[in-house]
Amino acid sequence: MRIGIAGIAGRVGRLLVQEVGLAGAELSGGTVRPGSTVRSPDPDVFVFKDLAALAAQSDVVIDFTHFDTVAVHADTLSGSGTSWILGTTGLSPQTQASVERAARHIPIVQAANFSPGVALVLDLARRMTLALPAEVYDAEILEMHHRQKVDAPSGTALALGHVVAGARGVRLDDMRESGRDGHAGPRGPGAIGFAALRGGQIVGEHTLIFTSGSEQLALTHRAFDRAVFAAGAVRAALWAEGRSPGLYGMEDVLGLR
Ligand SMILES: NC(=O)C1=CN([C@@H]2O[C@H](COP(=O)(O)OP(=O)(O)OC[C@H]3O[C@@H](n4cnc5c(N)ncnc54)[C@H](OP(=O)(O)O)[C@@H]3O)[C@@H](O)[C@H]2O)C=CC1
Ligand SMILES: O=C(O)C1=N[C@H](C(=O)O)C[C@H](O)C1
Repeated sequence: MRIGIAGIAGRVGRLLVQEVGLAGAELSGGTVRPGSTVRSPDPDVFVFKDLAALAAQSDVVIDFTHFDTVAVHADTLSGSGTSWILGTTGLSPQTQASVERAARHIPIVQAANFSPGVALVLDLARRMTLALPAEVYDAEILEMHHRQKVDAPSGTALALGHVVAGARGVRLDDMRESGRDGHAGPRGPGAIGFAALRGGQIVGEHTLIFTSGSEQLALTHRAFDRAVFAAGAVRAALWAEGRSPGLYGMEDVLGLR
């Protein structure tokens, strides 16, 4: 299997080069941001002029880039028929719709977090929510990341929010309370709250907290090394080979669904 890496010079992209090698797959090359003077992290790995050129030489493209690139990548990869492993977060609803349209033509594995531990946390979050009634337990989600992160709340925090909302039978958009500041008023009944902290080189931490008048439960995941995301994405790439077009998640790759 030939794997291409969009964003090969990025924090996750560089680690993907190693993980593709460890998996024994063929690395077809990568892309960097158009106009960037940054070179490939490995002199033996070719940087193509654009995603279409990379896709033509790849069976699957793993993509950890920037939310502004995703709609164009959706068109390019659905046009070339190349499978897509999409880790980029911070997508607008319109951009997410472009991913869903592309999934009619190609297999896509999309996950806000490719760590196997987070896939399990999402499953546990659903079970916790079902056991803890919204009228009694307030749900809050806390995430902490490195100072360079450009989207908030993180994709994983939003995924946790969607799980809580889904298990409660409500829409996250109707219940979301983010970035309380100033005269914010009391929390709304059934609200799902978000807090995003940034600093230093924190790889990624997420905690879902349920608090009642008399007790508190918390479910935490901490990533210590970005290699966990890169290894999960390569695992998803190998899994995607030969799949029918569709939008899949890490729960499919791990057999949790
Ligand atoms: N799903 C998951 O498990 C994880 C998801 N992420 C997400 O992945 C994304 C990348 O994260 P991270 O690696 O930390 O970020 P980085 O900024 O380190 O890497 C992104 C790379 O993509 C490059 N880039 C930007 N636009 C393009 C383009 N059009 N074509 C090719 N390359 C491009 C950037 O170049 P330049 O610097 O020149 O702009 C940069 O080198 C983020 O959205 C992040 O939230 C991160 C970790 C885990
Ligand atoms: O930008 C990051 O670094 C990360 N982004 C993902 C997210 O937004 O959830 C996953 C991980 O937490 C690291």
